[in-house]
Amino acid sequence: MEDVNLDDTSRRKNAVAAYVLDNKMDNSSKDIPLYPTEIRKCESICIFGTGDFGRSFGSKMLQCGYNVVYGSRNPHASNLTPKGAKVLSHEEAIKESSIIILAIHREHYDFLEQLNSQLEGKVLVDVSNNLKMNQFENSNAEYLASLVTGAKVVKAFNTISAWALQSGTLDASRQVFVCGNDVKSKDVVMDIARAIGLTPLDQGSLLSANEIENYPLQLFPMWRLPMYICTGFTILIFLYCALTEVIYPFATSNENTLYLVAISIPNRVFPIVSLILLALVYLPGIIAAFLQLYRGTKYSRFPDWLDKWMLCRKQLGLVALAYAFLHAIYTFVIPIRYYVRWWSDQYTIKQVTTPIAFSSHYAWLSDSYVALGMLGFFFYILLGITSLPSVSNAVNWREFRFVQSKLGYLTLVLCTAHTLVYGGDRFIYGPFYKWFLPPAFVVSLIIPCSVLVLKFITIIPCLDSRITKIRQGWERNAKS
Ligand SMILES: Cc1cc2nc3c(=O)[nH]c(=O)nc-3n(C[C@H](O)[C@H](O)[C@H](O)COP(=O)(O)OP(=O)(O)OC[C@H]3O[C@@H](n4cnc5c(N)ncnc54)[C@H](O)[C@@H]3O)c2cc1C
Ligand SMILES: NC(=O)C1=CN([C@@H]2O[C@H](COP(=O)(O)OP(=O)(O)OC[C@H]3O[C@@H](n4cnc5c(N)ncnc54)[C@H](OP(=O)(O)O)[C@@H]3O)[C@@H](O)[C@H]2O)C=CC1
Ligand code: HEM
Ligand SMILES: [Fe+3]
Repeated sequence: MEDVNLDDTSRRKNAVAAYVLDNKMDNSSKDIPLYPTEIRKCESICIFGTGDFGRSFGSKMLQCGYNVVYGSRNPHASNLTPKGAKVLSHEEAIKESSIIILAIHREHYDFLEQLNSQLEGKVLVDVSNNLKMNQFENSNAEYLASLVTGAKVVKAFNTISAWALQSGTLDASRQVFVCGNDVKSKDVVMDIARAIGLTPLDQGSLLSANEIENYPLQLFPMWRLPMYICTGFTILIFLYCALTEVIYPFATSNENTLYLVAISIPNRVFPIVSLILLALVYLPGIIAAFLQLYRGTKYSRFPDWLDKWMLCRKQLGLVALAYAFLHAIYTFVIPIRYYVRWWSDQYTIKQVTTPIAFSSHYAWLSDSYVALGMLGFFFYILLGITSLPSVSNAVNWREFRFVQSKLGYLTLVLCTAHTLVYGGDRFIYGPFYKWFLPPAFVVSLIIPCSVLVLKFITIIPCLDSRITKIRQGWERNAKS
């Protein structure tokens, strides 16, 4: 009976029953294995190819209690195979197991055609990768299935490196993407993945093999867009600050302030870009809300650009946090800088000759903007901590959303307030406007303030209730 739709426990019961039948045991005997791993221990796994991957995978399987038999072109030559594993010719090795792991490169698959009849009904696991994306017209797994038509081809383990298997450093690549046209064969392979401590993710039919084979060839796919945005803003803001802080004094009063490029200007660029990126993390959620309001439903797809933006908010947020860290470090070194000490000495001397009365207004301004910065930074770090997989896996989605969305907006409010108060009366103080250009911090406030205003509009009760209804599935033109 196909146990395709059974849950794990019943599948396990079936596996035990099958074991009892196969081994002609009576039901009462005590050594019926309680758990299919016992059954699996009697299973042999056949591995074609005694190369890097074949050997690492084989030794891992042996550690997990499987019998391992290799199929090799030169069974007597391969002395590097793990102890306890048998090495036979391909023909003999096939007889020993119903599961064959193909640790061979695609360009060597052709010999399998002669083994077609022996491979009939066997589970053939394709672990291969290519050197570049979409290297061949069809995926290696589909090519294999066309060569060995009788076997049940499953794609798996290609994202696991031989080194990680050998050294046990599986952290980075614990996920195993599995696909195949035969559900039971996929289940068997996913069980093997679990047995060696990996996390199998069912990706459906063999049609997904191409995507799975491309996966290990991508380089930080989710980080690319955030890095481009961050680099773009960094260059823009740097040039803006260089124009107003270095070129302007040089052009107007022949003053050389190039030294500002070392710390002063970076300590404008980092916080400003961080603030803008933080705002860009929350902007797509608002655009989504207005789109859902306008469409009167949540069931139509977002435009691709918005979907992409939504999906890379985590990376955008983490880059913004990194810049905020740099700003904090650059800020803490301000007092030890010669340029700052020189100015404060001048200020002290001036105090002697023309004392300036203490101003509680400025005391208020300077302490409050620094305090707001530190509070903003505190919540920023909290957001970063909750995005660590070990932490985000430990909270439920409501807790996660509370931190990421609610506290996320609080972070944005605090950091924007920090910049507004830092600006203080600089907003209206003429000398800060060089060539009529506003100071950089004014530029930095455009996106965050717009996001906060838009967010404020969406939480107005009449709109908020409408958005909530839509997100709970209400539709303006519900299909009757
Ligand atoms: C330091 C830092 C770390 C971060 N780490 C993470 C992280 O680990 N994971 C993460 O996801 N974000 C992370 N973010 C980004 C951000 O905090 C979250 O995405 C946050 O949930 C955004 O909240 P929001 O209210 O803008 O939108 P959301 O609460 O995500 O969405 C608002 C509404 O839009 C709709 N919506 C959202 N996404 C979709 C979608 N794809 N399709 C259809 N409707 C949708 C929903 O109806 C939702 O109610 C991080 C940000 C920072 C600064
Ligand atoms: N190395 C890794 O980290 C990873 C590798 N992979 C995939 O695993 C597969 C094997 O990779 P890897 O072990 O590194 O490669 P190797 O070149 O180290 O080993 C491949 C093995 O294939 C066998 N072989 C070579 N040529 C032929 C042939 N003409 N006919 C039959 N068998 C042949 C050989 O075994 P023998 O001499 O015993 O016959 C050889 O040892 C590849 O598809 C690769 O993409 C996937 C993920 C990670
Ligand atoms: C530890 C926390 C923080 C402290 C102590 C702090 C302190 C300061 C100080 C002293 C300045 C003035 C710098 C100067 O005049 O050279 C400043 C400016 C600024 N800070 Fe922060 N800050 C902190 C966190 C943040 C965070 C988290 C953000 C937002 C992402 C931020 C955004 C800004 C911005 C945009 C400016 C104006 C930059 C400029 O135009 O010169 N700060 N901060
Ligand atoms: Fe080879």
